[in-house]
Amino acid sequence: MFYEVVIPAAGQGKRMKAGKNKLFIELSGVPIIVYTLRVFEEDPDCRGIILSINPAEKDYFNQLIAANGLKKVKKLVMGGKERQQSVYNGLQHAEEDIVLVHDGARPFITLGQISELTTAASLNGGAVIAVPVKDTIKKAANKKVLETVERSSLWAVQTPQAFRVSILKSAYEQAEAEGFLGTDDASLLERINEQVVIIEGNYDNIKITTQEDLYFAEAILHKQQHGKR
Ligand SMILES: Nc1ccn([C@@H]2O[C@H](COP(=O)(O)OP(=O)(O)OP(=O)(O)O)[C@@H](O)[C@H]2O)c(=O)n1
Ligand SMILES: C[C@](O)(CO)[C@H](O)COP(=O)(O)O
Repeated sequence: MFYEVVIPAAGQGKRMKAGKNKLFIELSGVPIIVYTLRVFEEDPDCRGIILSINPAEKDYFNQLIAANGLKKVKKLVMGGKERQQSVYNGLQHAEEDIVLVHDGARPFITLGQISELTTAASLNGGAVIAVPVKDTIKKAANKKVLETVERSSLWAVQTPQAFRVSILKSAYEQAEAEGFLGTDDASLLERINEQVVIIEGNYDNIKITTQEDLYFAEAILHKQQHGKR
């Protein structure tokens, strides 16, 4: 199933405390964002990559794209203050029937998971990669526990998230019109009662967010490059 992917890459990496866009941090000498882009560059079903970036980083992104032969990057667009705005700006340039949204900070997605996701999106409208929650989750106010959430129905949702482009565009337009800000893209479909289904992924598909994630990332990279640990 052919698709295009919007990759938000315009964050500041505040939680990483790296003093720069965390996507430029190198794992074994290669910037995180290059690992992410390579997955889609190498996927024959990917028809194009739309990258949302901080305009101040445009020259660096162009250098990375040229140095790594990333020919599928069809558009660099301006990121926004929030992830949702960065995605929205990228979405304006999506032309394929199926569009994926994938965090630049998740370099370990696999082609097999992408293929399952795009098929599910074409059948249902929206599909997300997720894994069962392992910890017990509690709701609290001012660190006073209010309730323990039943774990059997909880999923930790990742990206890519895949959609029929027409549905995603209308969900984004409605959210923008109503000033709704979600933490992921599928929530914009859920709020307008569009179907979203889960494709079970794996725990390697981490979002590199804080310093600790860099240790996990090095281990996952080693596993991917050399087999089991
Ligand atoms: N305004 C924003 C915020 C985030 N992102 C991107 O969305 C993905 C997921 O966001 P997150 O992990 O939160 O990245 P940051 O916003 O950079 O991290 P932080 O919240 O710690 O600053 C990342 O690839 C990030 O570059 C983006 O394009 N535009
Ligand atoms: C979209 C996402 O990766 C799904 O888990 C997550 O919500 C992004 O959150 P962030 O705070 O913008 O990194």
